[in-house]
Amino acid sequence: MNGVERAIDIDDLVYRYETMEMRFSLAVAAGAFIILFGPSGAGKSTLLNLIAGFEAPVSGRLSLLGRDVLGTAPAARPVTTLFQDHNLFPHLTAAQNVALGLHPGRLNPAERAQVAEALAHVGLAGLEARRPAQLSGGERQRVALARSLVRDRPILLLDEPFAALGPAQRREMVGLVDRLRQERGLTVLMVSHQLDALPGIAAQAAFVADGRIAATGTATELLIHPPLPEIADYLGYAGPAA
Ligand SMILES: Nc1ncnc2c1ncn2[C@@H]1O[C@H](COP(=O)(O)OP(=O)(O)OP(=O)(O)O)[C@@H](O)[C@H]1O
Repeated sequence: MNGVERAIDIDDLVYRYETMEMRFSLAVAAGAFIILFGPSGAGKSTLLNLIAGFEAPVSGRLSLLGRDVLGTAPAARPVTTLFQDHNLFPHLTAAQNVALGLHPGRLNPAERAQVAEALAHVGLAGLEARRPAQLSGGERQRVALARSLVRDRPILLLDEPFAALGPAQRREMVGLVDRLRQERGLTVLMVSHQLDALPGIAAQAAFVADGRIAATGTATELLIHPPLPEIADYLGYAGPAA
């Protein structure tokens, strides 16, 4: 993989909080869908926050699409983040919530078309005028996803966005994200505890433990034949891994 083909290149990125130290190295190819999994408190959200620029490392390198972004403000990074808590405004319609992904002002006709297209893309055509309370949990997450899409950033970070949904809806949403990845050429990094929701799409996975990327591989390799006892423990498999 050369520098241009890498969407995310993290080299010995050190983050400290009080006495705790995390140290990450990870390379993600452009267009990949990579799942981050691992025990609670291992540092998965911290890693996403470092990439997005919401947390600052003390040392190391972070390049996004071949460009060093460590001095770059979050809004100027080629990244958008979708959290479990979707933060929709309850008094605004689905379309108005999505529009906020563009800017808080009045939209011009081209921007209005962009909002409508994003809502249609996530399967919400016809529900543009609904407020969050008039939508299901899954539909609300679709609105939040549409808001991320209008930001039109090539790297999509997902922090357990579908954790509150049931297994079928979760699978549907992961499938939707994967379709959008293919259509728009996105690179997707998703933190998830619900590995049952992963269809065959998650080509890559990374196991995060104790502030480190402890293992990387295909999801199948890591989940079916865990290379570390810690992964087997996390998955709740009987007996230690070979
Ligand atoms: N800025 C901060 N403020 C408070 N705690 C922090 C901060 N940065 C990191 N931590 C601590 O770092 C540890 C890792 O947190 P993080 O949320 O990254 O883990 P996680 O793997 O995402 O966990 P979970 O699966 O439970 O969401 C936690 O113990 C957290 O309290």
